[in-house]
Amino acid sequence: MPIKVPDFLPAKEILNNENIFVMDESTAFHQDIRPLRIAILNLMPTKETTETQLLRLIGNTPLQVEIVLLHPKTHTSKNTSHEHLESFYKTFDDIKDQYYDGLVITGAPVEHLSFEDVNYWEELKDIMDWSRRQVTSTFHICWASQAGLYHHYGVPKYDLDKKIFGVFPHTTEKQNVNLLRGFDEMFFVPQSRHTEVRREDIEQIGDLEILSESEDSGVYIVASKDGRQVFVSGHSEYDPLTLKYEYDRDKAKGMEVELPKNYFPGDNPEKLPYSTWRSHANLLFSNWLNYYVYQQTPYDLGAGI
Ligand SMILES: CC(=O)SCCNC(=O)CCNC(=O)[C@H](O)C(C)(C)COP(=O)(O)OP(=O)(O)OC[C@H]1O[C@@H](n2cnc3c(N)ncnc32)[C@H](O)[C@@H]1OP(=O)(O)O
Ligand SMILES: N[C@@H](CCO)C(=O)O
Repeated sequence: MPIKVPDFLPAKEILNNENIFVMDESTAFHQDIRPLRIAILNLMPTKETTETQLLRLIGNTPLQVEIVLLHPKTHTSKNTSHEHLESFYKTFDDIKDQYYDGLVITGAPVEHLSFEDVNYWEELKDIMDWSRRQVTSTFHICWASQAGLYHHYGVPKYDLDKKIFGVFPHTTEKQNVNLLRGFDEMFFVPQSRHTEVRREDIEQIGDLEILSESEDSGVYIVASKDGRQVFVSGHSEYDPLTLKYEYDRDKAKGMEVELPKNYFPGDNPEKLPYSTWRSHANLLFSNWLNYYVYQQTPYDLGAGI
């Protein structure tokens, strides 16, 4: 939430220079308040887990938020029951005439496929095109960040020799960026991917900025300069045990899988890991909701985007 101060208070400039959000009285007076409308396009097979993880972060705000959960209608879900989808989910067709303040598109375990071989790719392209017209800001996670960078900007994804798997130190790349407000200079984020996007490809696109990266796991946060699209390669939303679940799952399948890095105490998979990224996750989502959604979105949604 911004600090509200009199219009000409000298502290205002000092705080502004420190990237502290200060709102002058005249702006505050003209702000109308209504609940934010956020859609979550859930592409994960483990939909209930992901819903919980995202709602935990999106709920950590003084703002009222109305959520609509979406699943792709062109994909028949194996791992989520029809009843669950019927009860709690809508499809793009149900909402495409509406406007939203924010959209979150989750990761998906389809990295081994080319984008065009993902069975809901055409539908996803329509949703991403719609988001440019009818959503104030869209937050893309992991595979969705690769899909969004490819669809909107032609940035390719590359296979990695070895899965990036673990909890890695990340740093910020830019000063005075609203999405990074309050971030530590170094912070931890879970990464779990077989593919990557590359700095040199993103640097070719004038509309994009790399905001955060990691020496170990590469590009982390990319955003369009107008803040309407945010692409995040890691899984800050993961629970403390999610990487353990993925590790145990792949071992049980007989796959060769390395221990997730910087995760199990003493690298001993018998010991329970603890999270080192939760405060970062909360800050990332609350900064996005506040600065990229709430402060930008028009009161009369349909009239202004
Ligand atoms: C890079 C990232 O974004 S990371 C995020 C992805 N990570 C995760 O999803 C972690 C959780 N997932 C899992 O643990 C596993 O996918 C499981 C255990 C749920 C299922 O694994 P498996 O039995 O090996 O595969 P299964 O044949 O059920 O298909 C898995 C999923 O792949 C996706 N998928 C596979 N092929 C396609 C395709 N051609 N088009 C679209 N989606 C596909 C689907 O989402 C499918 O699950 P769903 O039908 O329930 O949506
Ligand atoms: N996080 C994913 C990577 C595969 O897309 C998993 O291991 O399930």
